[in-house]
Amino acid sequence: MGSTVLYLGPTGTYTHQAAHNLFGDDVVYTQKSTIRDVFESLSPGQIGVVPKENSTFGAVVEMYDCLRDTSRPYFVRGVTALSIQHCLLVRKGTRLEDIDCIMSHEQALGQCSGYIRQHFPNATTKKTRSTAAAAQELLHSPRAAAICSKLCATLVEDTVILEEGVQDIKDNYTRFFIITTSECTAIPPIPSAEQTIALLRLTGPISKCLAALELDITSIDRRPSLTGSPFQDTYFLEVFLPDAKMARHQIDNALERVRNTGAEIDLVGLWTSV
Ligand SMILES: O=C(O)C(=O)Cc1ccccc1
Repeated sequence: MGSTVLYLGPTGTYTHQAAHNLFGDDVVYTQKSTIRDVFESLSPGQIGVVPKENSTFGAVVEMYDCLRDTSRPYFVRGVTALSIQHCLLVRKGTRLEDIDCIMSHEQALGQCSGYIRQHFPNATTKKTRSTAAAAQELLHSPRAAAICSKLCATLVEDTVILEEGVQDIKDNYTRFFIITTSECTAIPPIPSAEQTIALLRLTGPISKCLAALELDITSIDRRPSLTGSPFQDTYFLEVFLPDAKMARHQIDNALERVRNTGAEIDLVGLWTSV
C-alpha cells in the first residue's frame, strides 16, 4: 500500500481529480470536508492536495489562511493544474425555471458569477464546503442547482446536468498545491520541468524586505497577519530560482538578508514545475 493522500472531498471534487491525475491508484485517498481539515489532519508521511488559485477568480483565500498559520508544520512540495469546466446539476425533474438557489464552493460561484447573474437574477446563492458537497446537498434541495464537475452527475443518485461549461471564461484553470508536513517526506515524483520555485512567507515592511531579498519574484499574495498591528500583512512570495543546484544556497542567503532587516521570513515551499 502506498502513501496516504488527503484531499478536499468528498469524491468528485476538482481537488480529488487533480490528486488522482497525479497519484493514480498507487496511493490511499482520504477525503476531508474542508481545506483547513486537510492541513490540520496531515500527519508525518502523508500528502495533502488543496486548491491554490484559479485563473478566473484568483487566490483560494482559505488555503492562504492555512499557510499563514505558523502553529502547524507544512511544506509545499509541488503544484499541479486542472482545466475546470463547470456544470449546472439538479435533481431529476427540476427545470431551469424552478431553480431558486445556486449552491457551490465560493470559488465556483465566483467563476460563474456572470452566468448566475444573467440566468438566475432572483436566485439566492449558497456557499458549500466544496463543489461535490453542493451536488450531494441536491438530495435535500429539489429547487436548488449545484455548480460542480460533470463527474458528480454519475456519483450523486437521481441528478442530471442541465448545462455544461457555465463558467464565465471558457479557458478556466485551477492550480493545486501538494503539501507534506516536512520538506523531507518522501513523495512519488510529480511531473516537472526545469523551473525551480520557492514559496516564502514574510511578515514585515514590504519595500525594505523586497529590496533585501534580491530574488526574481513571480507572484505575491497577501493576507492580514493577525499577529501584528492592524493592517500589518503576511505576504506569500513565489520566487524563481534559475539554477536548481544553487537554489537552496540562494534562498538561505536571501533569508538571512531579509531577517537582518528585522522582518520575519520563512521558506514554506520549494519545488520544480512546468
Ligand atoms: O470544490 C471543489 O471541487 C474544489 O476542489 C475546489 C474548487 C472549486 C472550484 C474550482 C476549482 C476547485
